[in-house]
Amino acid sequence: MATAQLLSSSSVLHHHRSFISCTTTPPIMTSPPPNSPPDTSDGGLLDVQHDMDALRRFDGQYWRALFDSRVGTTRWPHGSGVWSKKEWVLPSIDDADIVSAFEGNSNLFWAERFGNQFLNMDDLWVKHCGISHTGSFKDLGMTVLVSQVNRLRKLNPRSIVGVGCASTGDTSAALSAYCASAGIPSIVFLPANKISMAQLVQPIANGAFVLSIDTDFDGCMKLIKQITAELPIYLANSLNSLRLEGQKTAAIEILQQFDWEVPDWVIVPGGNLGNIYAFYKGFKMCRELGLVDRIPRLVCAQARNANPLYRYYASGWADFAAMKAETTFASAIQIGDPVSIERAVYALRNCEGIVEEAGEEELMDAMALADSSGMFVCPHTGVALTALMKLRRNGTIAAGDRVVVVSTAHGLKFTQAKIDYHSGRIPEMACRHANRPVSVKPELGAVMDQLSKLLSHTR
Ligand SMILES: Cc1ncc(COP(=O)(O)O)c(C=O)c1O
Ligand SMILES: N[C@@H](CCOP(=O)(O)O)C(=O)O
Repeated sequence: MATAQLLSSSSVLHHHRSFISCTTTPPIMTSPPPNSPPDTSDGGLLDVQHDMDALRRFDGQYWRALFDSRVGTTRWPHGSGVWSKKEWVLPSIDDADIVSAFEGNSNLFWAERFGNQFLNMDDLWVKHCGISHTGSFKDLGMTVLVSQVNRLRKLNPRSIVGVGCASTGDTSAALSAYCASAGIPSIVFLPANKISMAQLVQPIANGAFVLSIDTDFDGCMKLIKQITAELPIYLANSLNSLRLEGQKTAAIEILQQFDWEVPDWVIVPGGNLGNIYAFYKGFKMCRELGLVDRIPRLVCAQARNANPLYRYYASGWADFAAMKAETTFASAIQIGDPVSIERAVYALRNCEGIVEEAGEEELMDAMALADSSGMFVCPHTGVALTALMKLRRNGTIAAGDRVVVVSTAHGLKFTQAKIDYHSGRIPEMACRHANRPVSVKPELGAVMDQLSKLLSHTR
């Protein structure tokens, strides 16, 4: 019997009620040891708990072989990088209810030139989660959430009239695309003039009901929470733990892409802070189920203009204070009151994690350097690359370490930031790596002059 058939006929999958359940995440802890078990009594966010005993009936070798057997398939739904791990994500759902764009399976890029040239490293990798259906890692979680909504609406069409989110641009793009594909209404709350044009046009094109609100992301988040408490609109932000079940598969995929060898470090840009927890959860499941024997150290990287987690970390986890996030080129992480703060702290404390920050000039320079080595990354990836550069400089990350930088969105969503940088018109920024286009008359002589100048410099 094929492994997939064996699994789907096993009690592991059939008794889904005992397979996964929800508990709350641990509260912010100021003094207990980092390995304390989650406290479920604080009324915090729900978290999906898998029936690990049921999953343990199969050993690590079994799971590795099963997941590996699905790479590259077009078979529904296992062609998706998320649903190829279905047993660990949402085992109970019927394949027919799944809404998927075959997300995941994203490129783990060997950043050879960037690593060698700027960091004296030769084992640096960039996980391009932004090379995806809607251009960001949000697709990984949204396929799970929208599939579950699809299923619930089939059971009772009036239970959920639509799905809503607050967004800095990527969650809304993913939500509206997956909803449109399933014929489910979507409603998005966007902070007016704070997201890129490319991001704004995504939900518009996908037919979402778009509210542009004169506030910041945290203001939109507050409003959507109130609205979804009043109306039968399902909340799609990452405080909904289904999202994180999908997002955690990026961690599993990284291990798989390294033939189940564990990298030393994984660096993730953080805003609302669901993703850093999702990565931790994915790595931890792989260790607990015997696919690997350790987990990497995680680094969460924040923009200095929106750095509540960094400040908390710098205080030795003594004082958390939400803040008003200031404008940053890394606009998708302009978040001052992250909903998953407790989950993030829990994750970081349990993997010897680190939090770093990046100033505006640093993150833009890092983005430009990455692009100059052949990538085309978003400013959030610039934040993560800055964290890497700082940790290399201070010796925390060694030259020989294997490091994965998570690139969270496609650079094409943030072309205006790149245009501003390369035209050198950002106030108080040197734009050191700007590559300005040269205007020239349509005449052979004029073109020759320019090329002679260029060639004399390169000789
Ligand atoms: C491009 C991009 N990078 C990073 C993040 C941060 O992820 P999280 O909110 O899960 O911390 C977000 C969204 O917040 C994002 O859209
Ligand atoms: N960057 C996010 C912010 C919301 O994050 P979420 O993961 O909680 O939905 C966005 O693109 O909206």
